[in-house]
Amino acid sequence: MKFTDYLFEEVKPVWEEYLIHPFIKEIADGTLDKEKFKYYLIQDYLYLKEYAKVFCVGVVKAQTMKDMKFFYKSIKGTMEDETAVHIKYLKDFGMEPEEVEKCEYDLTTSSYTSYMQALALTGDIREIAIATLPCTWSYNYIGKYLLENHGNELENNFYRHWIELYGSEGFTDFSDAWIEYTDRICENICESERKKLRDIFIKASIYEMEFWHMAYKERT
Ligand SMILES: Cc1ncc(CO)c(N)n1
Repeated sequence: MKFTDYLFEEVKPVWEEYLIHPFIKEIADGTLDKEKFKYYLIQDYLYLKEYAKVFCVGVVKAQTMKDMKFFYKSIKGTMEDETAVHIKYLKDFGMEPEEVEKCEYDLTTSSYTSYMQALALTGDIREIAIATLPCTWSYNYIGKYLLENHGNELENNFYRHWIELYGSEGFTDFSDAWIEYTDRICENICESERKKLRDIFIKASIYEMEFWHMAYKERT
């Protein structure tokens, strides 16, 4: 069994909960409160800024050009391709990226990104790959699910660009490359290393759930 198949089995109950989370369900049918989406986008923009730095540490810690390129591509994908959709939506909400950067980090955003950055600084490229894998993979898991189940009713859905980004071929290729890369660098690891990486994968998956809760919660 591939290491990533084992990881998927371990987190499946959590990932299935993402699909029925009210934030995701309301994105799917287009009924999500736009203020909630705006807050989520602001926090996610801040998240992606810190997330890109995690990959930067990957470049520093990688031993080969091949591995360095892998992390480099993820920096570019995050900073240019993925944030482009955020920037477009936020502009529609009347916010420029510079203004978004000045917003306060929600406690969940800080906790999740600090966790990944600390792991990146103290760990090796395997820990970096595993800590960031649920991000890419679970968003693609959600995006593909939404396209498969709601793809033909998106015409008037305000959230279609978001759904189309994460379910797209490009994002799927990016996610698949991550999965393949993780399996390559985790070949022949010992049992205690497997356990350590499994725990990181589960914790990051739970942080993803916390991020959905943060996005949906009522604010006064
Ligand atoms: C919180 C979060 N996790 C994962 C992704 C996908 O990169 C994202 N944009 N935001």
